[in-house]
Amino acid sequence: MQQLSATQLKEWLTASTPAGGSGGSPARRPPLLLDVREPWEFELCHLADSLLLPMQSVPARIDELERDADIVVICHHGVRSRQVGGFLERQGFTSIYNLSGGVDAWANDVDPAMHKY
Ligand SMILES: O=S(=O)([O-])[S-]
Repeated sequence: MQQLSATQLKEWLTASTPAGGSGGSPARRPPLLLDVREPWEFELCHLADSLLLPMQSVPARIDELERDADIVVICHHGVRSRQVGGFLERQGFTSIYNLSGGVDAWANDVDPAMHKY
């Protein structure tokens, strides 16, 4: 599992195109932003276009995820996301990233307007 800082993720999202950079562009596809916090936490704040799949529900809903997609796992501070990322890798997922510091780091380093808790 690779660790990704909030600023690295911001750069990735800014540089990427949904089509993955057609026309010879080197831009990568945007990753799937997988938020594994609880619904009440997600309501307080989340990254745009992220998918909420609370940690406990991941095993039952794993088939909703593509095994070869770039997936950035997100939580509050980066602990739960690391656990879920390890689980996904053991299930055969090939491109898992952990957002280091979670949404808290995102609020500190990228989006000061984001609600903190
Ligand atoms: O969200 S957390 O597990 O890092 S506190």
